[in-house]
Amino acid sequence: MEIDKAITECDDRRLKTKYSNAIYVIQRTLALYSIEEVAFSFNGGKDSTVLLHLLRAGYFLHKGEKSCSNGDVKDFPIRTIYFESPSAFPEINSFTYDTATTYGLQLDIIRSDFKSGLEALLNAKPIKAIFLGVRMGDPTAVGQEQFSPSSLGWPPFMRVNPILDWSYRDVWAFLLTCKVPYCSLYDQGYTSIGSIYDTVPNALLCINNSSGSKEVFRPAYLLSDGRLERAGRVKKLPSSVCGHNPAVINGLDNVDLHKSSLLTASAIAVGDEILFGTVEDQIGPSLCRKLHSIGWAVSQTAVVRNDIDSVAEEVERRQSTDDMVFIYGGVGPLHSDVTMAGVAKAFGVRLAPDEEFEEYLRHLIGDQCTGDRNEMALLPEGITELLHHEKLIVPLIKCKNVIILTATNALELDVQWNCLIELMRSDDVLLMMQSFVSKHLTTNLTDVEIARPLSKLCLEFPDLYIGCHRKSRKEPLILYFKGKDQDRIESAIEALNKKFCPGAFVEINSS
Ligand SMILES: Cc1cc2nc3c(=O)[nH]c(=O)nc-3n(C[C@H](O)[C@H](O)[C@H](O)COP(=O)(O)O)c2cc1C
Ligand SMILES: Nc1ncnc2c1ncn2[C@@H]1O[C@H](COP(=O)(O)OP(=O)(O)OP(=O)(O)O)[C@@H](O)[C@H]1O
Ligand SMILES: [Mg+2]
Repeated sequence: MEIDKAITECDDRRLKTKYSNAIYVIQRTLALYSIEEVAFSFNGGKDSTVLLHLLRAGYFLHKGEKSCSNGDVKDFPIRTIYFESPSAFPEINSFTYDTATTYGLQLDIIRSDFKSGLEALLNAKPIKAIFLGVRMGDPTAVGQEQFSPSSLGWPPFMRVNPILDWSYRDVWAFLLTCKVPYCSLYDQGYTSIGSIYDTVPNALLCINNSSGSKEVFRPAYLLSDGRLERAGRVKKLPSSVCGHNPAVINGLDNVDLHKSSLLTASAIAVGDEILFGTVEDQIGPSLCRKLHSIGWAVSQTAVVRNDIDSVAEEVERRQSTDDMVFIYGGVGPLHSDVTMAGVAKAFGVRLAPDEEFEEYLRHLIGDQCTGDRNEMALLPEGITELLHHEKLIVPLIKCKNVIILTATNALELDVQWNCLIELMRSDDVLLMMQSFVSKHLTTNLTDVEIARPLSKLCLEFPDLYIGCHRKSRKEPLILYFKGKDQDRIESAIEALNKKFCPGAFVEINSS
């Protein structure tokens, strides 16, 4: 069998391991289910192309036909499903059809959406397990294992993900080692392919040509940093959300972008030492100012103990309420460094070794780790994205909408924040929102005098933050009006002035 032969004969040890693990998953599946009970979800993408050849090899080995050196190229009895969409690239469609002909795939073409298409298919056929080319790092891989039952609300079947732990590099090592055909778009700089509306060639593969003629891109397998595989995926936002600073956003799964133009973040500090009062949290206040400066509202800052459950509880609560959560402290190899485990627990996933992160740590600390694994390279499985920047020795870690900062003081935070802001443009990490505008007033009136009219004003202007504070009991009150619309602030101040004698409030600088 040519695939098995190519891998057996190559000297890429890592690829061999990935291959044999994937083949093991396939063989387990073929042992558990009959051939009529399994299906393969194929869409002409690189990951499903890898899976096709693994399935061909796995099926061949399952049949025990090792004596026959090549097998029949068209011997592939696993039902193959392709959800064809009008927004698919024509190159993807033609590759899918050509591949079906070359390898004798029994292609079921489904033209409805995934869910109802699967419902109809499962009603008509005895399918119990479906092979998918999902890989860790894909947004849809979150929480999945090699065998994962379909989600609630989906028809019941087993999702089988033999290449869940494959990296971008592994995918290309396999396709090139086995010399199998893949969709031509990958040779034109596309690194991950969605629809014609959301996919462009990956700018990181662009060859600068001075002549000003059409841009030229290098092939996908030359992308050196696989974490940037999805850099060619574009998400367009409604302009109302973007204010004056439109930006793309990716990974903010639970943001209802149509809801409002306000995104909220929270900050969680992990550290008994802060709760003892022996160390002062510098990062929280600085983070609040930074978030505020890019138009985000901070809904809460919290300090929790170095305890997995305390971290997990807080992260679980905040990640479901806020658009982004920042957590810092408790990151490292010590017994008290529980942040990573807490984040994993909050999302119901386990900690698993991350080879790419391990590689960074090896550069940093050499082989000083205890045992044969670097415990610091254990990251929440299936939900972790490494945010790489050339100015960072170790990438930032993002688990769904939680960013784990390794900064231990305000200066280190400055560096990490500036990198995040730069990544914002290229890697869709944070959304730059319309900035806040604010006005501050001072008054010699007492709290009691202004309390009622001010609460009425808050009801009249629910879109503004209207607040008061004072520097000391003896000093005059300071009122602030904060929002995204200057005119609304002016109107609120005018309405306030009308409720009192002229000159009762005086505008001051915000500092
Ligand atoms: C065969 C198959 C099974 C799927 N099963 C599930 C599922 O159980 N739960 C789920 O949330 N999504 C499921 N999906 C949908 C995918 O997770 C994902 O939403 C889909 O691939 C859309 O990707 P796109 O938005 O990038 O096109 C399934 C998709 C396919 C093709
Ligand atoms: N339209 C579809 N029809 C059938 N299966 C699909 C479809 N879209 C996605 N899938 C399944 O989901 C898997 C993951 O899709 P994904 O887009 O991440 O990978 P890919 O298309 O194989 O490669 P790439 O990341 O380069 O686009 C596919 O490998 C395939 O198994
Ligand atoms: Mg794809």
